[in-house]
Amino acid sequence: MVLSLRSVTKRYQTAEGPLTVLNTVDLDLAAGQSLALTGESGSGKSTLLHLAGALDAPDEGEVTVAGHRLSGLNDSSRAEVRRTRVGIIFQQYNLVPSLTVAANLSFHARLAGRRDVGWEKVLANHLGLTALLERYPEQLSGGQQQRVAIGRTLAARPPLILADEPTGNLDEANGDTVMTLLLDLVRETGAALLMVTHSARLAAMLDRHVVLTGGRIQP
Ligand SMILES: Nc1ncnc2c1ncn2[C@@H]1O[C@H](COP(=O)(O)OP(=O)(O)OP(=O)(O)O)[C@@H](O)[C@H]1O
Repeated sequence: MVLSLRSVTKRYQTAEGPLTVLNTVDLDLAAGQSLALTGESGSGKSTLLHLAGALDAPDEGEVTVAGHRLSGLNDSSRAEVRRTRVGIIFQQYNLVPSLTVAANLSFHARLAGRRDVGWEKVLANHLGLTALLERYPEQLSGGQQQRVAIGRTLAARPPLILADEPTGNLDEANGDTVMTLLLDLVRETGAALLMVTHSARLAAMLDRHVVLTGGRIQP
């Protein structure tokens, strides 16, 4: 399994007292599989994604990413897992504004110590970015920026890709194009994809679909 959650419980302290957002959640995601996670606003989708991406830790239970049990790692080892094993695609693209498209594309692969210029060219070509490589993010449309963000994530070949509403800022046609490109590339690399979405239509494009409700996963 590329990602396993075992009896994961996550609580937040709020003014009204402790709030249990995830309640003994179990989840498995294998290499080459894509999984859509939906649920009402506030159901804990982003919380679960943050735990899977080693950005936060559960109160109870165990998260394992690419064979690494996160609770057994110190902060720097956990950061290492995050840098080399996980790619995260956000709704807001999060490109580095001072870097060209080409430099943005290689940014994460460089950090992960896994630069592959040939693969970056393949990605740029596949994502329709070849003519845009010397531009800066502010000179791109939203759809183009998200294609750069997808390329930047895949350039490092992470075994686990997490996506939080990756097409949430795009119109439907652009969003579908970006989603198709993402799914093609995920299949090509054999990565596992966990994607949060509000759209049942987009969720249906993935291999599996689960719903988070009342702190638990429903098939
Ligand atoms: N740092 C925090 N402190 C206290 N409560 C929090 C914190 N982060 C999130 N919450 C609460 O936990 C619950 C789950 O939040 P989360 O962002 O995971 O939901 P979500 O399903 O991603 O929502 P949305 O679809 O609106 O993005 C919400 O009730 C939220 O208010």
